[in-house]
Amino acid sequence: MVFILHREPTQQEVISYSYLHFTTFFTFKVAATAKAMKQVHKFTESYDDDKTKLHKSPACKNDECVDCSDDTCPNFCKRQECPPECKKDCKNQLSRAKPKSVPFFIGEAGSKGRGLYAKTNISRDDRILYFTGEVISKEECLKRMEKYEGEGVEHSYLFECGKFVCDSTKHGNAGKFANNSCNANMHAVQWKIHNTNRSYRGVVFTAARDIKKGEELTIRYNFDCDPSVKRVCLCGELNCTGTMNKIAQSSKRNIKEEDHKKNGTTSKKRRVESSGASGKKKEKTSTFQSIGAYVHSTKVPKNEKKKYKNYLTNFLIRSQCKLEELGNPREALIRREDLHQKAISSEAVNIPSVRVAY
Ligand SMILES: C[S@@+](CC[C@H](N)C(=O)[O-])C[C@H]1O[C@@H](n2cnc3c(N)ncnc32)[C@H](O)[C@@H]1O
Repeated sequence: MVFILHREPTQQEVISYSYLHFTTFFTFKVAATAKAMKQVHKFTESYDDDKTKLHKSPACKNDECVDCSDDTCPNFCKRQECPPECKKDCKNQLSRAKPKSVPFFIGEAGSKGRGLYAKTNISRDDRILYFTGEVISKEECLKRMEKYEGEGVEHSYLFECGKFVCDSTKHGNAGKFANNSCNANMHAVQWKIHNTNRSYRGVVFTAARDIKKGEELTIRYNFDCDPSVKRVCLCGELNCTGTMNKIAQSSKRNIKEEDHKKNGTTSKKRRVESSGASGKKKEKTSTFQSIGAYVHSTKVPKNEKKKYKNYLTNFLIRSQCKLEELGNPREALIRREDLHQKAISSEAVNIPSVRVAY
């Protein structure tokens, strides 16, 4: 079963630009702030269609740029990582982030399986993690979907990324644990990772709003699939539509109208509420827009569940070892558990029944 994830365009105060190269699946829009408008022509570059090319970005030489974390940095502006030899304070080094500095951890998310949680407070537009996986073609993706169905892989880890699909099922990082929410606090943004080989090009998850320590980190999958196949959403948000499927614009409007009727708000009242005296919006939306994913639907046969769980645990330990460049998986596991326990036990974190994943 094929699901195509589409990101619904969010309301942007600023001008947005479409990547023509992505129109096969969706229109990928990148918002540019007024300040960055001068550089908007740079967005016309595609997300490196030649997947065999290694991507190398130049170091940021803009004197106005302080730490490469906003559009004053030409690399940030082009949604690409700076090289290691960039400025001393460069913050556009996501793929080289030290495991201890990452602002998230993996925990149990009830019936959804595992999930990602914020380890610290995170500000809007902060880049949280980069999602990696094997970059595969659409055709290969379809083959793998069948394969994974056969293997009984319960969850789907195939993320559509422009012309390609990023498959994190067997080779990926913590990004694969981001669950769906109808009130998602992250966007998935394409980001070129400097000097990586084609198998590990990334998508970056950025904060769509300010996020509090302990909150689950989620994205909106918006599966575009046969409407008769309902993918039940268990996000538990007040505005939960009950499904992870893409919702048609018309039915979305109806749902919103129903919500507002319940709350006793009229459309005029809502306009006034959402506007300041000058008619300007009170709250700024994120400067990023999300991209989408392919997902497959599978159910793990009961006798396979244990096998899959073992596989997943081993995978996590292995990848963690790789990250920390440790030779000893046991040591990595202990370290990680310790780190998570500390994050959970510290004040202000209240995640019900969270068990540390690894
Ligand atoms: C990319 S994985 C997310 C990580 C997954 N929870 C795990 O434990 O590996 C996507 C899968 O998680 C599950 N999932 C994510 N969000 C969900 C939600 N809101 N409700 C129900 N299931 C969800 C679905 O099985 C989906 O195919």
